[in-house]
Amino acid sequence: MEESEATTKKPRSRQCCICKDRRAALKRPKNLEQICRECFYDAFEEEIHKVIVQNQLFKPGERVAVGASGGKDSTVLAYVMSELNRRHQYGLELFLLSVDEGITGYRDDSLETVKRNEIQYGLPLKIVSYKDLYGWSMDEIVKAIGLKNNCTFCGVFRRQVRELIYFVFARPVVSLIPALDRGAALLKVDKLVTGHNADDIAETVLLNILRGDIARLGRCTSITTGEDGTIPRCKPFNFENLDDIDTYAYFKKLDYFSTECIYSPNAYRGFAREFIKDLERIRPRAILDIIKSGEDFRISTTTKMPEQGTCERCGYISSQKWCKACVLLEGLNRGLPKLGIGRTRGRNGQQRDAPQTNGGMKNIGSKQCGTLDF
Ligand SMILES: Nc1ncnc2c1ncn2[C@@H]1O[C@H](COP(=O)(O)OP(=O)(O)OP(=O)(O)O)[C@@H](O)[C@H]1O
Repeated sequence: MEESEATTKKPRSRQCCICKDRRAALKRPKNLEQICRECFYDAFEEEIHKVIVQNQLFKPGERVAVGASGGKDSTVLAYVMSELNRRHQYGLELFLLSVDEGITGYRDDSLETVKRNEIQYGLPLKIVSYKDLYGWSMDEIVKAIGLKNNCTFCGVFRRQVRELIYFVFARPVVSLIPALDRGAALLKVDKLVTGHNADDIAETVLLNILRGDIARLGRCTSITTGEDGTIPRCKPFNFENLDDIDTYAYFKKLDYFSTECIYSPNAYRGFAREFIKDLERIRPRAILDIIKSGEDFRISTTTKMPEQGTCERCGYISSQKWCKACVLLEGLNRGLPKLGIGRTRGRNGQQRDAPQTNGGMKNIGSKQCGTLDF
């Protein structure tokens, strides 16, 4: 072979395997395809469009809030959702919704990013704060309870905030209880989308197995959850790897905030994350395979699941007399911040009898840093 031929052949092996024309700019972790930027944008956006269409996530005319933390995933989500909405004429009215947990040096900075995103993407932004809703910011809660268990408060309160999305675009939220009392009649937002990605979901499958939490294992892989009377939440990035989202944000030069929460060392989830990343290095499909395993688990019909009712105090769904948020709030307001902290689920997700507290409240199972529970 002539030398000049050999040198011209070498770069050809790094050609994009899709367009066979441009130079490959990355290797996708999930299939090891070497592709160029343009084909990557197309492939990534098309995969999300497919998830939206195949799972019928939205209907024309719906009002959809993007849970915007200012982090990479939700920033990419807001950007891609507005692009796809325009390109494929979904007919959605999109909003950004941010929850200000009141964490100085973390959320205040990330909210500044979301405020810029509001202008960059032309999406109206609504910020709701724990302080306004519950009377407590996370800074104050950490002062009262310390660093241990603070994620339980944050996860539970954030989940409850989800229900308020019904109302936040209608009027300022003054308190939790009247807001919930007004019920679905005032529904203003039809769906909430979050930036949970395939890595998050694989981690959660693994954590639910490790904790023996069958109830959550059964629902953590669903692309849409919460149709049981609560606002439906959708996860269009269910099958998108974190690395692809990172690359997309980087190539598109999106404006996001990338600091970890200062109160959330999140050690247990962190180990699961590392473990999954190690597996992915050996077997690129590992993350998608774990999700598939989670989807395919069948729960025996003889397994007793928690019965779903409503909280006597605020009306939020609860398998106990009072929902977790009301128990935690009561503890905070009575100067007993540890009330409601602790795990009381038995094996197979069955409820064990928990110690009675004043007002007939019972402990219910807690969950650290429930990113899937937003
Ligand atoms: N404070 C918040 N306000 C609004 N949405 C939030 C907030 N925190 C989390 N979410 C939503 O839940 C998803 C997963 O939460 P997670 O804790 O993994 O977010 P993050 O790592 O802070 O940011 P991101 O996922 O955007 O990179 C986010 O992608 C976002 O859609």
